Amino acid sequence: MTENALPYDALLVCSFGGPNETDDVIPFLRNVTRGKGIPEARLAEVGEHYHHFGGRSPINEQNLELVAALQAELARREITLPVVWGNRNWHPYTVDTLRDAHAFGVKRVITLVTSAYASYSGSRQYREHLAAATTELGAAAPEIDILRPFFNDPGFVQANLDAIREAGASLEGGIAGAHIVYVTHSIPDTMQDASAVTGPGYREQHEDVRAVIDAALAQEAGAPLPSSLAYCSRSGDPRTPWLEPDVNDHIAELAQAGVTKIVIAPIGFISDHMEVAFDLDVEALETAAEHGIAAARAGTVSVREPFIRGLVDMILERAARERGTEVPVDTAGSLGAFPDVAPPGSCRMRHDEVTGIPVIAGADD
Ligand SMILES: CC1=C(CCC(=O)O)c2cc3nc(cc4[nH]c(cc5[nH]c(cc1n2)c(C)c5CCC(=O)O)c(CCC(=O)O)c4C)C(CCC(=O)O)=C3C
Ligand SMILES: [Fe+2]
Repeated sequence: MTENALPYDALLVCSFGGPNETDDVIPFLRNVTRGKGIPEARLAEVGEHYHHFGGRSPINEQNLELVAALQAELARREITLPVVWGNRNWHPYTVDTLRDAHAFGVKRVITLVTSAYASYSGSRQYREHLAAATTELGAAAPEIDILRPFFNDPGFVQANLDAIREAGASLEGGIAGAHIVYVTHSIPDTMQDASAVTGPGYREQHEDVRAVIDAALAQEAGAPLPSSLAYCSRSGDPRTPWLEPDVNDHIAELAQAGVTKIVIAPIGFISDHMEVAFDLDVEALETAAEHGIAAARAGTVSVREPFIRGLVDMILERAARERGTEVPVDTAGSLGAFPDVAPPGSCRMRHDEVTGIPVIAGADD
């Protein structure tokens, strides 16, 4: 059977966006933090992270590489599906991309949101964003669907496992004796609770990925490796509880407990954007060095072959379901596939919050 992506006539890669040069940094940060109550001091601090890299986030180039890799995989499989790219917080903005796509005749879009795990920040906020873009465009908007969260896609998990194995091999004596520190973006406890209302929560999604990778590593090593899940990049009011432990505190605790080598595995991120490039490669690696721990940072899934192949498989499966064909869905771990359409009330900012902000590809509140 030849593969095809109908009823979709374009793939939208929808991402966060980031500054390209010094003058972009403050306007970008204002876009990101509008209405979020993030203290000025935190903004200045995060601005410094960007200035440390010449005012430029690596995220835009990484998204262009992702687009190119998806195009290449689609072409290899002889599937006609143009790939376009739009962001929430910086150029090219999603609304502009969608307007152009529609002008070129695109009627129905499948969207890949570049966050693997479901939470307000990684999913509902994108659904709100896409609904707002659709409203703004009116009759000039294509119909938009969104791919389900892909954290437990076997390709994503495999690509993370490969990267961790490679990082482990780069340590003196190899991965044997290393502690695996899985890392993801921290979120407020209230956002965590809200993520768990209609299905497994943000933390539980990561714990499931960790369990699968731990099991694979244990099988290869002949014995389990110790591991843990830690968090980076917390912001907001310091009095507000966010998911812990912070990766730096955790590394210090591991040193106290006698750990001498670690692999830092950023399973929460798909590319080496600022959270990885600064919060892990500058801060966390420095913390490890200060405590005499040998550390290797595993790569993100980036454009690794199993990841890209898995994404294209997911897109074709979704397209088939939209055509009315039941197709088998393969997932890693114990949680199963998330629904194509997010259930009512899923992934709010807080579990007690009903904002009435419209969303697409999810039932409205
Ligand atoms: C879960 C999650 C992901 C998903 C993981 C993923 O998709 O990879 C993610 C991605 C990203 N977050 C990013 C940047 C920022 N996030 C901020 C703020 C926040 N993030 C949060 C959570 C997440 N964020 C939260 C709960 C806040 C607090 C305010 C709010 O509720 O929104 C702020 C404001 C300053 C600060 O507070 O740090 C910035 C600048 C970039 C771009 C990086 C680059 O430029 O390379 C990316 C990909
Ligand atoms: Fe963020």
